[in-house]
Amino acid sequence: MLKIENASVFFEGRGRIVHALDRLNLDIADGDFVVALGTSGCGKSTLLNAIAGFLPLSEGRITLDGRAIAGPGADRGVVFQKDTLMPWLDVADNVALGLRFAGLARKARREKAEGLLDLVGLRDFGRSFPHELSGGMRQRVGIARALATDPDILLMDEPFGALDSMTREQMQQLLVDVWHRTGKRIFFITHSIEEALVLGTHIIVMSPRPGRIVARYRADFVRRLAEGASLKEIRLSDSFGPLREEIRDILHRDPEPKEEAA
Ligand SMILES: Nc1ncnc2c1ncn2[C@@H]1O[C@H](COP(=O)(O)OP(=O)(O)OP(=O)(O)O)[C@@H](O)[C@H]1O
Repeated sequence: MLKIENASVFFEGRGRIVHALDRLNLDIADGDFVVALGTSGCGKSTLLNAIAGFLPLSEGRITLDGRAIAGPGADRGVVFQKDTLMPWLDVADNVALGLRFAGLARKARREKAEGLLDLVGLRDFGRSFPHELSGGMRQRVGIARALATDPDILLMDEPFGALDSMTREQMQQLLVDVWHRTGKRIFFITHSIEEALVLGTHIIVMSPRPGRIVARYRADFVRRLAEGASLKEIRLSDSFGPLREEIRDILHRDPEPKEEAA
């Protein structure tokens, strides 16, 4: 279980304090796919960065299967919106980067990378270089790389935000397959209500100043997708529209925050 208990983060600067997270509680169990939704500035990335160990909490604690999180670790794989691939390494070496740091021999690294590239639909691209790939393909490499160290959870900060809508749908389907086949826990950030609904087993809606969870939902659309339903069938199913509108109403109740002047 990933347990977030009373997590608060305050940022101080230029004479003011931003309450980015306020006593937030969240459990992410094995197999959960938790999607965080919320307007800009509500603390989604702060929460993800705290789980990743990139940022310390001001108060509270986060534990992963009983271990306190005190910094980054190979037990958490991270994927960002902007790919962070090394341009001078080929795709397989990019995927295997974490394994190199873990001391695995080159042959074993390449083998593991090939298996992961197969999982994300890039079987024949191990020897290509990042600049030869499309944006969607680079995000696939990022997902394979995040999985390479066999992490206990995948943390994804708007990974499909920069992709065109067709590629985005393909990536959603791919991620559902990866989730279904690996059984990994996932924490995923998005601005898109539809994306949250099709992907999440759990959806949390956050609001800013201070950053809090204002609504929590469970959804089973992702399981139906994993079992072969199409995105179109999901979107047209009876319960999808009303839930989407309910969440939209909550988000509109909390309009985009204005940056306060210093
Ligand atoms: N390093 C920092 N120093 C000062 N303030 C920060 C810092 N990082 C984030 N903040 C502030 O904390 C609040 C939450 O930011 P965060 O990036 O977590 O929001 P978000 O929900 O991820 O937004 P977006 O959807 O735009 O990425 C914002 O008001 C932001 O300005």
